Amino acid sequence: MEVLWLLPLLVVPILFWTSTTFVFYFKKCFYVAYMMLLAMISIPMCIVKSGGRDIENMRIIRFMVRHVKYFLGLRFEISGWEHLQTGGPYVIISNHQSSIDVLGMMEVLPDRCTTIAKKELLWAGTVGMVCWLGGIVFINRKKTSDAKSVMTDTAKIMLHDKIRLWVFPEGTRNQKGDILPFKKGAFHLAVQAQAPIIPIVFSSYSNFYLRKEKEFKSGTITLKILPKIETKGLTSEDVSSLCDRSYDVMRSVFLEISGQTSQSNGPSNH
Ligand SMILES: CCCCCCCCCCCCCC(=O)SCCNC(=O)CCNC(=O)[C@H](O)C(C)(C)COP(=O)(O)OP(=O)(O)OC[C@H]1O[C@@H](n2cnc3c(N)ncnc32)[C@H](O)[C@@H]1OP(=O)(O)O
Ligand SMILES: CCCCCCCC/C=C\CCCCCCCC(=O)OC[C@@H](O)COP(=O)(O)O
Repeated sequence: MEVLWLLPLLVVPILFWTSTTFVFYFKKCFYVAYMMLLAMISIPMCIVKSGGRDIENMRIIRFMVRHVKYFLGLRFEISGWEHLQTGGPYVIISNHQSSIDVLGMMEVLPDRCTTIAKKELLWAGTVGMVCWLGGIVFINRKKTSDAKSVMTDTAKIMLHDKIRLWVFPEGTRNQKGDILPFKKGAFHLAVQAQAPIIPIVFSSYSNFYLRKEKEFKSGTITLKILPKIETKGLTSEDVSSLCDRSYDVMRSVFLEISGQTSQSNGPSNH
């Protein structure tokens, strides 16, 4: 009789085995809940180590997040490490498909590097709090002038405090199998700080993560770190061409590592 109590315990493995939709929701809920938990553990660690908001806390966050990929069945294949072996400040730009990008980001995140995020993330419970402790710069995307001035201030801080910044120049997540046209903030920032840009491309998640079809399988993500693009001597006049150049390089690499042809009709940046 007592063994009947075990039956509900079998439901989860059976659903795992039979329903891809169940796996999808299970993995997504697990991801959010587990990141919340990791953030909760990280908060006191950050406070003890640095006493408050400090970019050095990104080391703790990076360390805490690195194993999450195993639970989700994800693998990273990373190339181009040599391009990150550069001293001083720089701006990393990468494409943005999902919140899972955080896992790839933490695989390669250099020391003294933080990121720019939408201010709504600040309200994401413990995750928001740990982002604040890690020195993440929050911008209000609905108020462009505010966002621009925050980014201009950030360029100064970058030079003064010798920090690196990771920006998602698409400005939003996108899973259209292509890269959205870039916004200009990251490029203004790099030119204002006269710091090089290092592009990093994530391959398409469409072979394992399908939002519409509700599938979240195991998979491998290719991360390609590209050679730096210098901005020394450039002015705000050059921002548009710098932005277009970066977009073209990243889009062709994205299509190449995602197994698509470069002739596909994606959004144009022009
Ligand atoms: C343990 C638990 C751990 C948890 C993990 C934590 C990790 C968390 C990771 C979190 C990851 C979270 C990830 C996230 O949250 S991603 C979302 C947030 N990030 C971004 O949005 C970044 C990218 N956005 C931009 O760059 C935009 O440009 C902004 C927002 C700044 C403006 O937007 P807008 O839509 O308006 O764009 P526009 O580019 O067409 O610009 C319009 C005009 O302004 C000019 N302009 C632009 N900028 C500057 C400037 N600085 N100085 C002078 N001028 C400037 C520009 O040239 C243009 O003029 P013109 O050229 O047409 O004449
Ligand atoms: C109690 C509050 C509950 C809030 C729940 C949200 C918590 C999120 C928790 C765990 C996920 C961990 C990774 C967090 C960082 C990912 C941030 C992210 O990817 O933001 C999206 C933003 O780039 C673009 O947003 P839009 O596509 O423009 O929108």
